[in-house]
Amino acid sequence: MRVGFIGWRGMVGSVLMDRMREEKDFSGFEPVFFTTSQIGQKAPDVGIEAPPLKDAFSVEELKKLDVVVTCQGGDYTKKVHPELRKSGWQGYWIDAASALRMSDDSIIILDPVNRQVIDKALSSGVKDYIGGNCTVSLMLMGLGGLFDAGLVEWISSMTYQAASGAGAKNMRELLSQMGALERPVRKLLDTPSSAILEIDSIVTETLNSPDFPVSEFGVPLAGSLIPWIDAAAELGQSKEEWKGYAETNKILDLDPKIPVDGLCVRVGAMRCHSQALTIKLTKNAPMDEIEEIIAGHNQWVELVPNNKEESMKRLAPATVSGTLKVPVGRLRKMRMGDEYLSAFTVGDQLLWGAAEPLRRMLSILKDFPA
Ligand SMILES: NC(=O)C1=CN([C@@H]2O[C@H](COP(=O)(O)OP(=O)(O)OC[C@H]3O[C@@H](n4cnc5c(N)ncnc54)[C@H](OP(=O)(O)O)[C@@H]3O)[C@@H](O)[C@H]2O)C=CC1
Ligand SMILES: N[C@@H](CC(=O)OP(=O)(O)O)C(=O)O
Repeated sequence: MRVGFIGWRGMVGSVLMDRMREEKDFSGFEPVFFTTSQIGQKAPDVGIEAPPLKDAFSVEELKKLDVVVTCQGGDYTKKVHPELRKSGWQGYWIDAASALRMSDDSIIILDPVNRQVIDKALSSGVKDYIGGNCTVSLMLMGLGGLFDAGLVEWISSMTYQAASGAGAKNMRELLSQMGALERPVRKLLDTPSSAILEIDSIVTETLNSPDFPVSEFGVPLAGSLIPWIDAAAELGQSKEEWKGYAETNKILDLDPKIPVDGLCVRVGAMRCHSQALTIKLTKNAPMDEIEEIIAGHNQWVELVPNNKEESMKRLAPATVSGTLKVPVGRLRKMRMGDEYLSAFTVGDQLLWGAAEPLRRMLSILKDFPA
């Protein structure tokens, strides 16, 4: 099996490469690395020989592959995928970008949640396997058990999304903004007797200064938040909010569809998305049963008891960052009634939200009879 990697040196691609090295995935196939800008340069060290970097726009080279794994982005997918398919290529296309997600010919991959949907698609000859939106994937990794048990009538998700979801440059800008806020008040912070309102007034002035670094986000994120992610969609939703309904229902292949809606907000976390969820249950299930169902869904979910100490420690982007853990906590019935459940979950959006489902899909393909 010849597997081509495109976008491997970008942020999502680097996380994918790291995970594949860590899991010793580079075996049982021949890797070929591509680039849109560094043709002929050395391939990355993955423990086995690979030829120099090939042109990611060359349909002739791509046609020689059995599998394409791309983290290059939607523009690349929109340009190359149709050309490659038009050339008669019958290989598997595994993609992190959203471009093909809602296509009738694709499956959204999140195998701990929808392995049956993936297996059925493989048997029926589907060739395009696309990673889901990070927010949706992380919500389903946390609450997949409730969906499987038929306990979700509708779900509303209020998100706290990390800078990484907007890209590498945005992560850098968040840190630059933090530095720009701290610098002018450093001396005052070092003086315990200084007045907090003076510090606050300098910070507010800095946030609104034309010199404040906002070229990526457009507005301050550090010391602030952004209640809109991505373009506008229908019903006054942002596209990120629209994906909640569209992708959840496609991933789980639900009929009838389950309403999913909410508000997506960018906050100053680095790479973990968090979500506060209100779940309308289909019945008044007891809490111990709910906890068992959530915890038993997959090996990465961690149930966090609903107390202050453990919630603060374990339901935090700072704790979860760089891990595959998906803690779920703040679980309780709400004042609205016994069928209303509250939950809070956190997950690394570069792992389960981007690279990990692709890595796992490639492993599934390695075991799938040719
Ligand atoms: N960021 C995210 O959270 C998520 C992103 N995605 C999808 O993945 C796509 C890629 O995202 P992301 O990884 O953040 O994009 P990056 O901007 O980090 O990387 C994209 C490409 O930019 C090129 N590049 C140019 N300069 C550099 C450099 N200095 N370092 C590394 N790469 C460089 C590389 O291509 P080349 O080698 O060809 O020059 C690379 O593959 C997105 O467009 C999106 O579709 C999906 C889920 C989540
Ligand atoms: N839109 C997500 C990141 C992302 O890349 O999403 P998608 O894969 O659906 O385009 C965020 O900003 O947090």
